[in-house]
Formats: sequence, C-alpha cells, structure tokens
Amino acid sequence: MSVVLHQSDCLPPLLSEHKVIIVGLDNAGKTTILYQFLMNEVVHTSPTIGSNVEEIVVKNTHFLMWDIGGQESLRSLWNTYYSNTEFIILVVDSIDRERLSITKEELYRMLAHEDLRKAAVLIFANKQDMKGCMTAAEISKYLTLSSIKDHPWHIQSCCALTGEGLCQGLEWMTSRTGVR
Ligand SMILES: Nc1nc2c(ncn2[C@@H]2O[C@H](COP(=O)(O)OP(=O)(O)OP(=O)(O)O)[C@@H](O)[C@H]2O)c(=O)[nH]1
Ligand SMILES: [Mg+2]
Repeated sequence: MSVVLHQSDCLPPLLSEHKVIIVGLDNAGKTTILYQFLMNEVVHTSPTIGSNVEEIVVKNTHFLMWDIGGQESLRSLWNTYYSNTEFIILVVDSIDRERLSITKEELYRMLAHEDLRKAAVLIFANKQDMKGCMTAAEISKYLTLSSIKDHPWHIQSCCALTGEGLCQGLEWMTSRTGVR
C-alpha cells in the first residue's frame, strides 16, 4: 500500500482566527473602537447599517471582528452573526444612564443564546472622557456581572477617542485564546 503525501500535509497549520462580535446600543462607540484597533486613529462614523468586518492581529493572534449596527431595528439581526463566535465585545456608552437597562436586557439575552454558549465577554465602559460618566465599577454592579458564572467576562474602562484602555481589553482577549 502506498501513501501519497501532498505538500500541504507538511506545512504548519494555518494560524487560527478567532471570531469576535462587537455589539452594544447605537452610539456606544463600536465602530470608533474597531477602527482605533485597526488604524490607531479616530475615524468619522455614521450609524452602522448592517456590519463592518476587519481582521485585527495582536501578537500573532488573529481576530476577525464583526462590528454590528446597534440601532433598535437592527438588534433582532444580531443573532445572525452568533455562530462560531468566541468573543463578544459589548460596548457601553458610560454617559447613557437611561439606556443601561436596555443594554442589560440585550446582554442576558445573548448569554442565554445557544450559539454563544462558549463565548467570553469583554465589556468596554466607553466614553470615560465624558464628565459625569458612570465608572466601570458602577456599570459592573448595574449589569450584575458578578452573577455571570457560565461565561468568562472582563470589564474595561476606555475612551475610543484617545484609545485609552483598548489595548488592555485586547490583551485580556489574547490571554483567553490559549484557554479554550
Ligand atoms: N466623547 C466620546 N465620544 C465617543 C467615544 N467613542 C465614540 N464616540 C463618539 O460617539 C459617536 C458614535 O460612535 P460610533 O462608533 O459611530 O457608534 P456605534 O456604536 O458604532 O453606533 P451604531 O453604528 O449606530 O450602532 C461618534 O460621534 C463618536 O465619535 C468616546 O470614547 N468618547
Ligand atoms: Mg457603528
């Protein structure tokens, strides 16, 4: 019996890519964060209809990031992006106290979804430059993050305009890629 070896059998496996969805209410700063990750600069954004997708590489770790529109009429479409998601980035507008309850509802709806069973959650408490904004600790308490036992989670305060805090969030994600 002969065994045929193809050249591709001898090559190292392709670097694996980790699927990420960036979700949160409209105006939270999702698209601004995505392009800060990609280009280290603030881009002019308009409300996202549908999604943007970019590959972000951090220390040899490849993330395929889907930034999904957060307007109310678009939120029912979020679940079409869930399959094979390893990381959820939930972006919170830390000045938007009135709508934090809606963010909470959306968070727990996602966590209950079968396709996100294995996903880890990074919460960005964005817009920390705004006077009177909620701290990450306040947001964590309101969202009762400590009650989440079936998904790894981490909350990070940030400002997408300056980029402050974004690297720390990515580092947490990178550290989790070896865990699964
Ligand atoms: N002050 C301040 N403004 C921010 C920050 N991040 C984003 N913004 C602004 O918030 C507005 C909305 O940002 P986007 O990134 O378009 O928001 P989005 O979450 O993608 O919104 P949708 O696409 O509608 O879901 C823009 O005017 C941004 O410049 C921040 O950290 N601080
Ligand atoms: Mg957007």
